[in-house]
Amino acid sequence: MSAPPRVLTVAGSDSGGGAGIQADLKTMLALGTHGMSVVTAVTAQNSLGVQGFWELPADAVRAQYRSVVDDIGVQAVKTGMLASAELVETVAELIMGTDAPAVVDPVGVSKHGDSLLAASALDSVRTKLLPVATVATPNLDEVARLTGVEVTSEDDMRRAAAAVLAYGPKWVLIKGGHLQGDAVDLLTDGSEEHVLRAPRHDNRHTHGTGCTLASAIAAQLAKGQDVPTAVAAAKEYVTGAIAAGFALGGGIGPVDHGWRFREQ
Ligand SMILES: Nc1ncnc2c1ncn2[C@@H]1O[C@H](COP(=O)(O)OP(=O)(O)O)[C@@H](O)[C@H]1O
Ligand SMILES: Cc1ncc(COP(=O)(O)OP(=O)(O)O)c(N)n1
Repeated sequence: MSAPPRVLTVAGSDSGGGAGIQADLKTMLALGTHGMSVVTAVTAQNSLGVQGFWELPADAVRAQYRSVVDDIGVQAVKTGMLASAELVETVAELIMGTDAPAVVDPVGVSKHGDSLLAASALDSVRTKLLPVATVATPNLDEVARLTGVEVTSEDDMRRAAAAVLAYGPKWVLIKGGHLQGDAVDLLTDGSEEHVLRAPRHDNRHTHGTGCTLASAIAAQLAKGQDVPTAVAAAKEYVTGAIAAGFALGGGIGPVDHGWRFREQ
């Protein structure tokens, strides 16, 4: 039997299983790909927030990446929590030497407001990581921190997209999950524009939305889809996962990465 497409996530571990590496691997499996991981940090995390995190040394990140890429090979890479300027720069350098599309989710703060990226790393994200991205997927808080553009409308999203593209990613997907009304995201490469619109699900169990969307895009790219097709398929997947999100613990539960299996 032939191997499924191979996708690598470079991200932090979420002990609660809703976001980070755990969300990424579940998403990659659900979309028919073989997920692999480079752990950048370990968080103690649950439905109530992030109780602590421990960053791995840059050498450990580099060694994991080389182990996977040099033997198994990858058809797409996704990045998530990178914690520090040193890890951001290490990962950017590794991606630059890899012949595969890269989805960069510039994770800054968790849904509960816990910081997952040092403020001192923002400049490295702008000047080292965004330039090697095939698709960057900032949410509205991340866009504001990276570019200073505050988004409250679809038109603001266009201005924010232009500001992110100026750092060099091929495509940017501005995620409008934090706005009111329909869940509207804007995808552009500076010449084409795609507005992705889905009904907003009134479900508080949305832990892991951003990780899930970025991993789904990477999985679809690994299958050989072009960026607009991959993003549209990923949006459909995350929308279903949000609709099926379930309560766990005493706070915000996870989106359901396995919603398509449970439909049958
Ligand atoms: N309540 C919701 N209903 C439907 N889609 C949503 C909802 N919340 C977020 N989304 C979608 O989930 C994806 C992730 O967006 P967002 O939650 O903004 O990311 P992040 O987790 O990085 O903050 C986007 O496609 C966004 O439009
Ligand atoms: C380890 C880890 N990585 C990333 C996040 C943020 O994930 P996201 O998908 O943006 O989900 P929320 O935190 O917004 O629910 C995380 N929490 N942990």
